[in-house]
Amino acid sequence: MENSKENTLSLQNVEVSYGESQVLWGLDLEVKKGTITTIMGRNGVGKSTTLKTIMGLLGEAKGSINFEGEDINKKQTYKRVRGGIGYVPQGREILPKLTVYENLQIGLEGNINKKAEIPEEEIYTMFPILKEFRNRMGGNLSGGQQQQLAIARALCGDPTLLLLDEPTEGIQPSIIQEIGEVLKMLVRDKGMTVLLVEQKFDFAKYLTDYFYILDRGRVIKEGASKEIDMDELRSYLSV
Ligand SMILES: Nc1ncnc2c1ncn2[C@@H]1O[C@H](COP(=O)(O)OP(=O)(O)OP(=O)(O)O)[C@@H](O)[C@H]1O
Repeated sequence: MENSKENTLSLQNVEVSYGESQVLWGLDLEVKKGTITTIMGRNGVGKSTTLKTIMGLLGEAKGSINFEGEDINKKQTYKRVRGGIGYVPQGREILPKLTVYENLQIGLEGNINKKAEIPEEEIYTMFPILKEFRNRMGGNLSGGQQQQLAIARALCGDPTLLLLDEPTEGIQPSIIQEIGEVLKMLVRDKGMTVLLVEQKFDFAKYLTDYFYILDRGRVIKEGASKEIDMDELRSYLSV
């Protein structure tokens, strides 16, 4: 497979194990610039492992990981972040004893343009609640507010590619919708590329340009939103 220029991210034949237990089995995945690509699949098929592998959190993987024309497989996580990959982990990982503002400052550490200031106005336009709670402890925010903070924190790094691991998990519908609008805006107005791991089918369908369905560490189905059979896709997800 050739790496085409329109692909921001390309994984080829990626294999990952936790100790003796192999989780990704020759995974191929491509993410086109300026699109939202979504990985779906049942619990435990390797979705989070895929995102962690892209971030380098599990060390070097077998196979190749190419980002914006460069092999990043051997790079440390912070270099991948500084290179333009933002990551919103499952469970959000907000620092509870730091304020909203201080949590955002952590995101600034990874800024690819070495920006010294949080783009507060931009962030608060996207997530007005964070302005109101600017000096509140992260731990005192609701799950949905923490999720917005986690996305905002990743955006402080000015990423060109944003990875999100189940951003709707355990969050109320009104905030899910706000998050969806922000992701759409980031792609439409800022040319960002998004790789999403998602379990909520309707949310995914609303946002996604291209789907990958994983099963036991392999892609079992893929296709553009416009072309893929949604009933078939749904059938892969139901238990
Ligand atoms: N740190 C770890 N050590 C050992 N095994 C792990 C570890 N993390 C995940 N696994 C196992 O690897 C497999 C894939 O896990 P992963 O979290 O990538 O799946 P997932 O598709 O994201 O699932 P979920 O939807 O439940 O988050 C599972 O069998 C899981 O138990």
